[in-house]
Amino acid sequence: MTPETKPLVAGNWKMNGLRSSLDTLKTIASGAAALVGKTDMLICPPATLLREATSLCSRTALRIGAQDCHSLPSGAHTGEISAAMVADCGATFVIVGHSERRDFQSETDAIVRSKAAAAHAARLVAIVCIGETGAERQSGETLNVLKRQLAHSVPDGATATNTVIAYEPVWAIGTGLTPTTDDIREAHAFMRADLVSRFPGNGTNMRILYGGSVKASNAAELMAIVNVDGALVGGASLKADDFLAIAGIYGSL
Ligand SMILES: O=C[C@H](O)COP(=O)(O)O
Repeated sequence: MTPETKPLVAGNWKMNGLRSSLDTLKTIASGAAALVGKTDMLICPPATLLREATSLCSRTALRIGAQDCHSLPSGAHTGEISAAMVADCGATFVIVGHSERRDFQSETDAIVRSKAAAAHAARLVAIVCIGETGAERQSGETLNVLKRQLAHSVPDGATATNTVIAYEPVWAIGTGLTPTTDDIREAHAFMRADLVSRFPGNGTNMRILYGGSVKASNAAELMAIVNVDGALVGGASLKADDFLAIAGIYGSL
């Protein structure tokens, strides 16, 4: 089984976590040992914890990623971190284009695409987030939005090894709401067909995660959907027991 054909359960801690949270990370890393070969596990802590997190997890199966990177390798960009800096910390993944950054930092598809390309240049796996807003869903635009975001946010150099797609309906993030299983099936099938057509030889195995109010109580139902290759988990990744319960469900299917 190649890495890309195993599920990936990723936790995004967002702007949460002090050094005291490293205890949570240790617990998750211990639990990851039982899931080796069944599911890949990743935590993306805030940048302030990246280096300590990678040191702590270096001999474990838990992978560590960043939540964002700049598109340039270095320069006068106060407050930013480059993909090379993320890699230098020992991290192996980076999330780009999360809807909170598209919204609050006005990140466009073009910016997201350049960040993903920078991640690839630094030998990081880019988790490219896409997803429709509530208004776009209401107006029947979901698939058009996904098509546009895939076309313009995913660089031409994407492969099944260096890229993961995360479908996160914006209206489902942190709300407790999720699309119906039929809606998720339709969206993931649409994305799969798009990726297969654009990236022959890679699109079939490029992992497509679902994110938005994933918790232990809905993980089995979500993971059973064809073309759902894992989860991007926000709130439920902040508690080790909750995150391990979700990963355990993905690893058992
Ligand atoms: O990156 C994670 C997503 O934004 C999902 O967050 P959530 O699980 O708290 O809804």
